[in-house]
Amino acid sequence: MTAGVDIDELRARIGAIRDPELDATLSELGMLGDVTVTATTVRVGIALTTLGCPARARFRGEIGAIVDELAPGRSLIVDETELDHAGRARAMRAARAAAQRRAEVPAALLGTDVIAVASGKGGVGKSTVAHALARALTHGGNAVGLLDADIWGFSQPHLTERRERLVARGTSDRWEIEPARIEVDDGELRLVSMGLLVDDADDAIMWRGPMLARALEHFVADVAWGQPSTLVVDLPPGTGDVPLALARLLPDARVVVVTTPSPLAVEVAVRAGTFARKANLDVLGVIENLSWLRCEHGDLIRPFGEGGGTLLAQRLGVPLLATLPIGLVDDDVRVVAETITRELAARSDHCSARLWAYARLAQPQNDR
Ligand SMILES: Nc1ncnc2c1ncn2[C@@H]1O[C@H](COP(=O)(O)OP(=O)(O)OP(=O)(O)O)[C@@H](O)[C@H]1O
Repeated sequence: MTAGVDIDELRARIGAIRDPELDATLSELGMLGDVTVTATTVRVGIALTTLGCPARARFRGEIGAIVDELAPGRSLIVDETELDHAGRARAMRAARAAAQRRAEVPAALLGTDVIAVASGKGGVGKSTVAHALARALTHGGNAVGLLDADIWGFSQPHLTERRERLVARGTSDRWEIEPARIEVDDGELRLVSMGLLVDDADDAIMWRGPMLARALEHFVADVAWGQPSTLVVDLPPGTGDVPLALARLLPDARVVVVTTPSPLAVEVAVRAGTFARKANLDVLGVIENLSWLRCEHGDLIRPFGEGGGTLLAQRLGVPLLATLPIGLVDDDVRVVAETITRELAARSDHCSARLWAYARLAQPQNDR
């Protein structure tokens, strides 16, 4: 007992708070630090996965309620820090295990690089870039998944010139959607889009909030993706339920933010980047689209202004991965795909290598 408070009970109760996403307690996750009590205060240390952790306010609220009950009349001070490397790896393992328990993420996708293409607003060429990037990543004979998460603003069917309806196979308790398979040189694109499921674009426009998130869950969990080398996700523009759902389902997804050269468009693009970070997603870099074109004399013209990509990259503290021309061709994007592959390799540190190995072990033998 300290200052009339049973510290052990206080610790046990706080340690039993569950992280809803990781589906484990603060104690199990090694997130609970020191708990100290004085006559007027209770001080609790917690180590978060990141300081932008979305569950932060919820933890504070639950700790506050426990303190009010077991140490009434004292003010609560929460010292927040970030988990160390090992702690983060433990949290990520818990996230994967929780996702697998919910059977949302097929084991095959757990070892796959996921690149989500985001933008602040529509019309900047996000879908065009996502499509070109997925195509470029097939180079060398790879199978690349292309998940059109722009549920009601889908443009991938148009970009791939596919019109067929996707079919679902399986039994009443386990069915899977067959993605459209598109041959690209020596590789293959596997595309899933709402545009290949609904008869009329207006059918999907009614979808909002939880329905959008559910659609993404189906697109991740109930598609026969096989074992793609990379999954490219074309996110809807802006911030909202779909990027949040993506962060929950595929917490290792890396985000690329597409913007135009106009510095005026930067503010809204920054919001998309910071939103992704708040959802614990790693922002890999910025791609500036519609940047330039070469006139008949060989000079570069920049009809949409310049500097937007550099400014956005500075604001987000990430590299500018590419400036793509107006009328982009496969070769322009192949270079970006190589840059991204290098960035991914540079970031695949000890922690993700272990997670990858873990995911492989969790996979049934015949899927490897
Ligand atoms: N680099 C480019 N060169 C020429 N045209 C481009 C380029 N990038 C995009 N476009 C064209 O700009 C238009 C908008 O592109 P796109 O649909 O990819 O944008 P978006 O940001 O995904 O928009 P939305 O989210 O509203 O679908 C399309 O007509 C596309 O063909």
